[in-house]
Amino acid sequence: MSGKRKDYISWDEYFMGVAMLSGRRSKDPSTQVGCCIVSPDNKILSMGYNGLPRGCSDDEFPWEREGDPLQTKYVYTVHSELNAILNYGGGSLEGAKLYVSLFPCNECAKAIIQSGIKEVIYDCDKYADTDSVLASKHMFDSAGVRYHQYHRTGRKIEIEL
Ligand SMILES: Nc1ccn([C@H]2C[C@H](O)[C@@H](COP(=O)(O)O)O2)c(=O)n1
Ligand SMILES: [Zn+2]
Repeated sequence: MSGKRKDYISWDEYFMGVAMLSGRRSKDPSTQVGCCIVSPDNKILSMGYNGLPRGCSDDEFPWEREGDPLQTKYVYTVHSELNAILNYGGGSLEGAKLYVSLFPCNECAKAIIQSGIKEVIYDCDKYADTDSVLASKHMFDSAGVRYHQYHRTGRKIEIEL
């Protein structure tokens, strides 16, 4: 035998990879977000992506970004982070880590803090200048939730489905 494999993926690649794969389930035409919640000892606890609440049809509700607010996706969509928190059926998320492909908005930040998650690892921060994300960072700083950007490794993984 020649010893163990050397090119296995790291924990961060694994969990961010799972978050990104979850985002591929999103029907949002402009921004697909995925999330993966992990225990302190690196067990996957939950996953989520941005989509409509259960029972609300992807084909009947709007996906527009602009116009009459009631005809936009913003008032209906459940964000990936909230979905992942709500999807968790196991009790407490105290001390967990949350991997997400886009920095959390202020509403998700509140849910992250209240659920006991202590670390956020994000990929993209394209809305960094918005009041929502500035408020998230303010709340995370006050509440002691650490956050840092995922370091992309450039590794590409092809999966035949
Ligand atoms: N951290 C986030 C931020 C946004 N989302 C969702 C909400 C929308 O479905 C979409 C953003 O749409 P855009 O304004 O970029 O067209 O992403 C999320 O799930 N988590
Ligand atoms: Zn959100």
